Amino acid sequence: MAAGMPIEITGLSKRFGQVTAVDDLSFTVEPGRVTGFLGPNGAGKTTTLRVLLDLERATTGTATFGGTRYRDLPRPLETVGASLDANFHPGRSAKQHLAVYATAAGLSKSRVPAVLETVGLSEFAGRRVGGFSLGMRQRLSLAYTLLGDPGVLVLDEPVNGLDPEGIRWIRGFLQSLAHEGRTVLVSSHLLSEVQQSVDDIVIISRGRLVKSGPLSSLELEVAPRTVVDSPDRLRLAGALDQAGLEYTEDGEGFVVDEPDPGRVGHAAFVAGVELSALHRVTSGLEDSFLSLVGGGEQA
Ligand SMILES: Nc1ncnc2c1ncn2[C@@H]1O[C@H](COP(=O)(O)OP(=O)(O)OP(=O)(O)O)[C@@H](O)[C@H]1O
Repeated sequence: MAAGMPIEITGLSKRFGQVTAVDDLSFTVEPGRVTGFLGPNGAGKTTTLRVLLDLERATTGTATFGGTRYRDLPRPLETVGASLDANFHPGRSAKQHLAVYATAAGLSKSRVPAVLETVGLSEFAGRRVGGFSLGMRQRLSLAYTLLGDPGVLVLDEPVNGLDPEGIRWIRGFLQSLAHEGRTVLVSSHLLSEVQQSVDDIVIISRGRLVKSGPLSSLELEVAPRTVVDSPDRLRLAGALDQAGLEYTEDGEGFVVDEPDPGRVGHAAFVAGVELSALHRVTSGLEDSFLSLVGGGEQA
């Protein structure tokens, strides 16, 4: 296996005519970890990956593997495995696809059985791909990326369309690749799809970096709030107003922009209002993600 090396994106911009698909983007992806490359549809993920893999020219900036551009890598297919643009011929078997690709790419065909085994397709090796489910096609795409035994994997939406068993499988698969010291970059437009699989996140929106770091850092993005309720909501609202606390009303009661339930309870106590609920709420990862990217698609 080739050594894992960092992916370094520095001041990268890509314009298509009037459209700025990627806008002064910088981030680093470390070896030995699985990194989720996240953003809504149209955020610029695929364009970034295409520039990284030399399928598009950057307008400005650089995208490298340990300081070397893809086109300057001495043995690119044994350094980087990428799952962009996999096309399958329905009449060919999984084994034939991999053998044809290995020959065309100058890689040894001897790894074909091993990569089929790794992605769990050994028993379907001789079957025509035309009859494959989406999940099996995803596994075959992953098999391609492993043929050169690369230290870096760049996977575009590998979880898209997988069933829960496929998602469980890919989680273990990605983690085992990272534990071997490989650099694993996985794009997705849904945090929920990859949040069990990734160690780090890079979030982009409208071509710009919104956040990068450990997945756990996302939890701190949206400040905790307090939920409070009373049999007499009208008086509770008055008590909150009196204390100068901001709130919104929902099915559970009032959601107060105050992390300390003690302060909210005190406001109710001072006004003599009985409470039926009082607790702190932290938002989930998905809420943090949506609040960072603005919640919508940008295509
Ligand atoms: N070849 C192209 N010519 C013109 N505009 C393009 C081209 N490729 C991408 N774009 C535009 O660049 C923006 C970013 O697209 P990109 O495909 O990189 O986003 P994405 O985050 O990968 O989204 P998706 O998950 O939907 O593929 C979009 O507005 C898209 O329409």
